[in-house]
Amino acid sequence: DEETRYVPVICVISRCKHKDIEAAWEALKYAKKPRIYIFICTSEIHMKYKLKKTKEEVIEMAKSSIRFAKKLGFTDIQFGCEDGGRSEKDFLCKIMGEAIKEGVKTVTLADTVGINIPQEFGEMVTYLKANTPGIDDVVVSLHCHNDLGLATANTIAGVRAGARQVEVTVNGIGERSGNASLEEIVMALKCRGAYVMDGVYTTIDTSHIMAASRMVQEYTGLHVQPHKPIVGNNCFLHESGIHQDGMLKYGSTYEIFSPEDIGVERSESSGIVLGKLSGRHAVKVRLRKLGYEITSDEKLRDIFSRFRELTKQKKRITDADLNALMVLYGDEISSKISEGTVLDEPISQISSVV
Ligand SMILES: CC(=O)SCCNC(=O)CCNC(=O)[C@H](O)C(C)(C)COP(=O)(O)OP(=O)(O)OC[C@H]1O[C@@H](n2cnc3c(N)ncnc32)[C@H](O)[C@@H]1OP(=O)(O)O
Ligand SMILES: CSCCC(=O)C(=O)O
Repeated sequence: DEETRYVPVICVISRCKHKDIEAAWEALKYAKKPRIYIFICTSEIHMKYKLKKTKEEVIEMAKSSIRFAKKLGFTDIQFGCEDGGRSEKDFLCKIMGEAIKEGVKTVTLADTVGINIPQEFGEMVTYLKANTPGIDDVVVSLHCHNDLGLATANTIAGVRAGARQVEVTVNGIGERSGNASLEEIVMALKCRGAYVMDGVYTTIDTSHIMAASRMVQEYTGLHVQPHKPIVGNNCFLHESGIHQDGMLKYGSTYEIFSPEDIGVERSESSGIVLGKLSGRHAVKVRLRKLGYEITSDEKLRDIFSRFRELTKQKKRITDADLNALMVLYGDEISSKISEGTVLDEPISQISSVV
């Protein structure tokens, strides 16, 4: 980056095969900060059925590959244990220790099949850190898949146990159910790092998160569900009356970070979506924004019961619906138009990315 002088590490993943390592070197030899990420599987099931190798052979493949990478010119080498989550802990310590002896700077524990649960995964990291020779001199990295929906939780558990690199993807895209999502981890660190993770933080500018997410959705055609944490369309919408009331009274009652934190402008309706779950308070406030001041409780009760009737016919009640409802109720709408009141807005959703 010309402005900040930041130089990213460009990393190529490689099997323990000379032709892969050579291809990685060809691809990276002119990079300013090249890294190779050599991996091999370490679980019984993968070693026996996929690789058809013994433990000793696997260790030897790892060592000779690291040596070969160094010979080609790599100085920044990462070593990863594929299916680490189903591997014997002591074997992980042994192979990682051997890799560290060969000069790798980063070691990865991968829950390749997304089978671990957070406490278990955190304990594995603790065990590796306590029992792997030389591990204090390298960075422990994590690579979690989401088959049980636990990729983010496992990654956070690993960070709490001392890992300091995370392998994540924008929107959590990845093989099968995907990987730990970048935006979830980054925002978890931002919101809780100082309190429950020994002050761990990232230097990522979170205001680019939504734009990055949208870009990846567009390019990959993989669109996130509305309730996807952090970047889903519903993340800053409030549909239930009790929540709406709280939000109208104080913005942080039901939001742990603001849309602006991830680069989104708050919608004109402040995320309040009117529908059958709304209560009196939200309806009254919206009407006030439209220019209708409801002063008596009786009038509000009356209007609210008409509003409720309308929600039986329509899921979302728009400003146009509210205006129509007020016309039917007897108010004069033409004066509102001349006053320039906003009459309608699109169905509430995150309005724009800044
Ligand atoms: C951990 C991960 O899976 S990260 C994701 C890796 N990326 C991809 O798989 C996507 C891109 N993949 C490809 O282009 C191809 O699969 C290639 C180029 C990597 C390999 O292609 P091919 O040589 O045709 O092999 P194929 O993919 O069918 O099978 C994989 C072979 O690699 C072996 N292998 C798998 N992991 C390793 C490893 N870490 N080290 C050494 N060999 C390995 C398998 O045992 C199998 O070997 P075999 O042919 O002796 O049975
Ligand atoms: C540590 S192996 C490489 C990471 C990976 O792609 C996986 O295990 O799923």
